[in-house]
Amino acid sequence: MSGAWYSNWRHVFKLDPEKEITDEALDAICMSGTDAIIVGGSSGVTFENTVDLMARIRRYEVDCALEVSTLDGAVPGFDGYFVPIVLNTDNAEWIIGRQIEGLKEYGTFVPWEETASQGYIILNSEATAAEVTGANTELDETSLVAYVRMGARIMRLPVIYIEYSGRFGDMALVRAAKEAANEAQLFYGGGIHNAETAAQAAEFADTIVVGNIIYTDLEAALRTVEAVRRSATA
Ligand SMILES: CC(C)=CCC/C(C)=C/CC/C(C)=C/CC/C(C)=C/CC/C(C)=C/CC/C(C)=C/CC/C(C)=C/COP(=O)(O)OP(=O)(O)O
Ligand SMILES: O=P(O)(O)OC[C@@H](O)CO
Ligand SMILES: [Mg+2]
Repeated sequence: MSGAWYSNWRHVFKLDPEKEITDEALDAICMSGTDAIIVGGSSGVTFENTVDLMARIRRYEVDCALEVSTLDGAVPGFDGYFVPIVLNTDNAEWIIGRQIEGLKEYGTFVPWEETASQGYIILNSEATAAEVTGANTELDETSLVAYVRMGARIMRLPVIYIEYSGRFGDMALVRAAKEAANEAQLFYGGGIHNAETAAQAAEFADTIVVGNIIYTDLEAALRTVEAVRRSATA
């Protein structure tokens, strides 16, 4: 892994600007010992709801990055920025189209040292991101490895993100992705809903991302932090 600003992240919570979160729940998330908060969502992300969430997280010391998924939601003031590129779609709009529009609009303001691209490989056909981007989610191991090599070796993206948003994924595929990722940092997200699934994903991915469970079972979400700490020392 590189010495990038996110390179020591093992556990991350992803907060969705479109969803409501109480001050108490946000306090618990920010004080949980997680390595960072990513702000991001695949629908309903606006300047207003992103600024609002950023300002609330900013009261805490935890690192906070924005995953830029809409042009409206590109908000200054985060510690870092991720620019998603969907690798397993045939629709160029999600590979370079939106990103070029973003660069035309914000190119001069981008803090390049704190900005990194993410090569998304979306594997849950029911995830909003898969529907929006028309991702080819049915990949066998050979195809997945080809996509990982495309992102990590040919395009030299610093992050490969195996995305199962909403469903816990096939850990054999995550293991294969890690083996093919070379110097890219492997993010895994999707369906981590307790300590066990957190530990399983952390066995293969460099960084695990915990999202939806925050909004349905906060205590379970918080237990994923300790699970990753334990797996690091085991
Ligand atoms: C002004 C300023 C400081 C700018 C800095 C920001 C910056 C670095 C700008 C650079 C310009 C630029 C290149 C912008 C990119 C703009 C853009 C719109 C890119 C497209 C991104 C993309 C491919 C989106 C598709 C959807 C996707 C992959 C989203 C990623 C996040 C994600 C999957 C969240 C999960 O969503 P969720 O809602 O939780 O999903 P479920 O419903 O399934 O739970
Ligand atoms: O919401 P979940 O299923 O935890 O997935 C986390 C993250 O990968 C979503 O982009
Ligand atoms: Mg979500």
